[in-house]
Amino acid sequence: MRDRLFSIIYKYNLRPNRTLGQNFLIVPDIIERNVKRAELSEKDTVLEIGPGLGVLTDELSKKAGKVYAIEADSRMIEILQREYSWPNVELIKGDAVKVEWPEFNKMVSNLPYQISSPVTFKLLKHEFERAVLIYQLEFAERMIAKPGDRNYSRLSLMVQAKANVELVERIGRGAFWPRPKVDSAVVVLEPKPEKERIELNENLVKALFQHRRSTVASALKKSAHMLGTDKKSIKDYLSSLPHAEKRVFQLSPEEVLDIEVYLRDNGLLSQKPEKGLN
Ligand SMILES: C[S@@+](CC[C@H](N)C(=O)[O-])C[C@H]1O[C@@H](n2cnc3c(N)ncnc32)[C@H](O)[C@@H]1O
Repeated sequence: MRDRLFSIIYKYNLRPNRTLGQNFLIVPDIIERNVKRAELSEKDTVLEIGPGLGVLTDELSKKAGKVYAIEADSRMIEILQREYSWPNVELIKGDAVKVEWPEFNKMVSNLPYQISSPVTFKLLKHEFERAVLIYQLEFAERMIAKPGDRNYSRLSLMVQAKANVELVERIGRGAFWPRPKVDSAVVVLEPKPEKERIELNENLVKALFQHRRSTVASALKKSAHMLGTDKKSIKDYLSSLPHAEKRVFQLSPEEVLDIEVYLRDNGLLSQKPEKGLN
């Protein structure tokens, strides 16, 4: 696999485009483990974001019924079309953040890190069964951070409101060519059962996390304008606001929902909960 990758690189005299996050996996074991973690069978349709030179795509195509691979770099698409003749892989040229995704039930990718956040939020809008994704380590740690942790953020809250998320492997820089400046990690995401999923109002979460170290009461006063209300109206209701004295970074998704319901019941949050995340 490694030999094939480098022979393609030399053949096409390919210079990786750093702004597109082109760091190719060169360790077959990591690819093998991730394909295994996806628990693929003929019944599965896999979405891969950023197939690059096809090292992961090739393994996915052997195990899944169908693979869709979205790639932004037309050089990669051209090379993949010349070098491989996969019967069950459909290449889609475009920006994975912008193009409409086909139906899939699993996602396996070595993500371009600059689009980790929009891709993750877009994934959580879709119905899927399992995703095995490589992220920058620091991003992966934020995804799994628990309320009260140093790096618990809007991302942690929004992801954990919808999915179970586990960091299953750390990957050093030497596993990629060219060598990136950051470490990486494999994360497995599984949507929570439907009745446990929490749809949170995106505006409220943004408003709160603008002031993540403040108390809830204080954060809401400071961000009242983001909720379409004013400081004075919010102040009048603070005495019975749930979790008012907690710090924002200590809030679980359930607690944010308590706050949301209270604000809505008192006419301080007009917007309906958003279906998806951005
Ligand atoms: C980290 S590389 C992974 C390549 C390959 N899957 C591997 O593991 O070696 C990321 C790939 O995503 C592509 N890419 C970057 N931005 C993209 C975007 N917005 N939409 C789709 N693909 C993108 C890059 O061109 C690159 O091929």
